[in-house]
Amino acid sequence: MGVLVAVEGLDGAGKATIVAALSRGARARGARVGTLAFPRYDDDVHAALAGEALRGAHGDTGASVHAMALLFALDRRAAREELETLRRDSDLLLVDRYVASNAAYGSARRHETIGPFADWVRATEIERFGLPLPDAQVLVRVPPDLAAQRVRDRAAQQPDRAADGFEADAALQGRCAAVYDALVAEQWLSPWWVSDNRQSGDDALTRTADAILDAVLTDAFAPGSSVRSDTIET
Ligand SMILES: Nc1ncnc2c1ncn2[C@@H]1O[C@H](COP(=O)(O)OP(=O)(O)OP(=O)(O)O)[C@@H](O)[C@H]1O
Ligand SMILES: Cc1cn([C@H]2C[C@H](O)[C@@H](COP(=O)(O)O)O2)c(=O)[nH]c1=O
Repeated sequence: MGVLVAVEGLDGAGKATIVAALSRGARARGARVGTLAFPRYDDDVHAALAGEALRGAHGDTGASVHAMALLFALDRRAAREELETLRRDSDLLLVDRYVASNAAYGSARRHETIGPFADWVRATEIERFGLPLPDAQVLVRVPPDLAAQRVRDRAAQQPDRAADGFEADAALQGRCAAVYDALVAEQWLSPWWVSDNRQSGDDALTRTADAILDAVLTDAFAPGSSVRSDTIET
C-alpha cells in the first residue's frame, strides 16, 4: 500500500511543478509512483461544474462557499476507487491538491482560520465520504505576490490558463496563505511539511524534491517516528 502524500499551496505556488519533480526523484530511487490531481476537470462532472463556476457560469454557484466546496468534495468522493487502486499499485501516491484545499480556500473565503468550516470539511470528506487520510501533506509555500506573478506569467504563455475567480482575488490568496500556515501549525488531518519554492531553476527544483522525499519518506516509512512540521531545508 503506497504512501499517500498530498501537495498543497496557493494557486501558482508550484504544486504541479513539484509533483512532477517528486515523481522523477522517487522513480530514480526505485519507487513505484502514482499521481493524481484535483480538481479532475476532464474526468468528473462535479469538477467540471466547479471549474465553470469559477469562471462565472451556473448562476450564484461560485458565490456559495459550501456549494463550491461540495463540488470539489464530490469530485474526490468519485475518485475513491481510483485512489485505492493507485495506492495499491504504487509505493508513493502524490496528490496535487486534496481535502486541505477545501479547508484552506473555504475558510479563507469565510474569513475564518481553522474553525467551523474546516471542521465541516473534515466531517464531510473524511467521516461521511470515507476519503483516506493523507499520510503526509506538503505545503509548497511562496509569498502570495510571487504565486500571483507566476499565475500571470503562466496565463501569458498558456491562454487556456487565464486566471479564474479565486486566482484573480489577491485578498483571498493572502487569507488562504494564512489558513495554510494555521493548518500546518495544527497538523490538520496528518503530519505536514513545509517546502519553500521561491527559488527558480532546475537545480533548485531537484534539490527541493530530494529534500521533500528525504523528509516525507523517512517519516512515512518509519511509523512511530516523531513527526514535525519542519520547514524542509534545500
Ligand atoms: N520554483 C519556480 N521558479 C520559477 N517558476 C516556477 C517555479 N515553480 C513553478 N514555476 C512556474 O510557475 C507557474 C505555476 O506553477 P504550477 O503550475 O506548478 O503551480 P500550481 O501550484 O500547480 O498552480 P495551480 O494551483 O494554479 O494549478 C508555472 O508556469 C511554473 O512553470
Ligand atoms: C481541489 C480544490 C480546489 N479549490 C480551489 C483552489 C483553486 O483556486 C481552484 C481551482 O483549483 P486549481 O488547482 O487552480 O485548478 O479551486 C478548492 O477550493 N477546493 C478544492 O478542494
